[in-house]
Parts: sequence; structure tokens; C-alpha cells
Amino acid sequence: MDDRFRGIGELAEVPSVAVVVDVMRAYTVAAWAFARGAEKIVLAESLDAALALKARHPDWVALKDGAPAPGFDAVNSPALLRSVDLTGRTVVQKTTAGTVGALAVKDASLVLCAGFVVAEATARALRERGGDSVTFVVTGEDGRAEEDLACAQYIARRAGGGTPDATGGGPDAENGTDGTPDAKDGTSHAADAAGFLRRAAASRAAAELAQGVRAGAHPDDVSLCLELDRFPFAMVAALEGSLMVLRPYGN
Ligand SMILES: O=C(O)[C@H](CS(=O)(=O)O)OP(=O)(O)O
Ligand SMILES: [Mg+2]
Repeated sequence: MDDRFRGIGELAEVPSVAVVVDVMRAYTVAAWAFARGAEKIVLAESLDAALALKARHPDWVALKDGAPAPGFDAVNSPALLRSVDLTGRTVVQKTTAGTVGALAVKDASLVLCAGFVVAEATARALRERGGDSVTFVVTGEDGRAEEDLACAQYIARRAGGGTPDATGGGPDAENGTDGTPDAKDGTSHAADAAGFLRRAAASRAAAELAQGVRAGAHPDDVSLCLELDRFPFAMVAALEGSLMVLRPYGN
């Protein structure tokens, strides 16, 4: 598999298959929303677009990152969402990076949205449907967010991908690997993931969330974002009319 690792601004063309990675916290939050019963998640283009959708669908749950704001029902915190009953609800999500990344590749033939909590399910979906070339969209920090890059490299490795290309997806020094997949050697998922999770735990996003400098967060957010394979499903985003809609896949 030819794996590419790109920031949102580095996407030169619409990829055929894209995995949009946002560990902290958009796609950890999305996975928790599905775990709490949400039917679907509409990925909003802007905060105003999210509010306009909420106005048309008052029973939809409007969610944003950063501090709470008028008109929004929730914030982009997995810890705060884990106690909310979302059975049958539609969530409208707008965040700084993750939702922007999915919308940037909305015309791809397959868009998976991922974090560590759905890593193996995402790798399985790639093995089933991925094709020869996969573009991993590293949504944070212009493609340099370590938590997102580590997660993308891990998923690529579990999907049996080849050596990451030179653009940001370099060899994983933590694990001393050249990116050559060894998923087939029976390595346990936890052992295989240890170095990648350590990189994410040491990331700037993890530090800022732990220090409480980011509004709309909870002390448990970082640990929840690092729960490898917490959920058995992947998440596929696709256009439904004019809306980019995320749904669980394959559980
Ligand atoms: O909600 C998040 O964690 C971030 C925004 S910030 O880093 O907290 O300001 O957005 P995301 O799009 O989930 O990376
Ligand atoms: Mg992020």
C-alpha cells in the first residue's frame, strides 16, 4: 500500500482513499458520540453553518470545540460526552482541525475518520476497502501534530502499509522501525502501539489539554484519547446531499 501523510494545506489533489486523523479530540469525541447512541454526525463547514442546521433541526445536538457558546449543546470533550445519552440523535460537529480535514477530502471515494480509539477497526476497513494508495490527513498543526501523525502511522502499519513517504511520515524513531509493516507477525496490538501512544502522550496537544489551557476540556480527555481500540467500529464520512455525514462502519 502506498501511504501518504499530508497536512490539510498540503493536499494537492483529492485522494481516492483518505483517513482523516484527529486524536485530540474530534474523532475521539465522534467515536464516543456513536458509543452513546448517536445515529449520525454532520460535519459542519463553520460555526454559523452548525447553528443554521441546529435552527432547522432543533433536536440535533450542536457541538463545537473550545469554550461553550450560545446555541451549542456540547463541547468537543470525550470525557464530558461519555455521560450524555445520545440515543438516536444527530450531532452537528464543528472543530478547529478534524472536521475541516474531513471536508477537505469530501470528494474522495472513501473517507475514514479516526483516532486511536478506533485504530484497528479503521485498519480493518482499509484492508477491506482501501485500495493501493491511502492518504492520511494529519489534521493538527499543519500536518505536524505528533499525536495525529503517530496515530496515522500506526493505522497504516496495522493496515499492512508500506514505508511512509518522506513528507512527514518518516520512520518511527520511537519504535526504530522503517515503517515496514510487521502487523502480520502476530505482534500484540498493545505492544505494537506502545511507541506510537507514547509519542501522542508527549505531544503538545496532550500537554496543553493536561495543563488546562484549552477551554471546553476535562482532565480525563487525554487518557480517553489514548485508549487504543476502545471501540470496535470504524467511522466513514460521505456526502449525503450537501452535507458531509459521519456514520459508524463495520461493527
Ligand atoms: O478540540 C480540540 O482538541 C481541538 C481544538 S483545541 O486544540 O482544543 O483548541 O480541535 P480538534 O479539531 O479536535 O483538533
Ligand atoms: Mg486535534
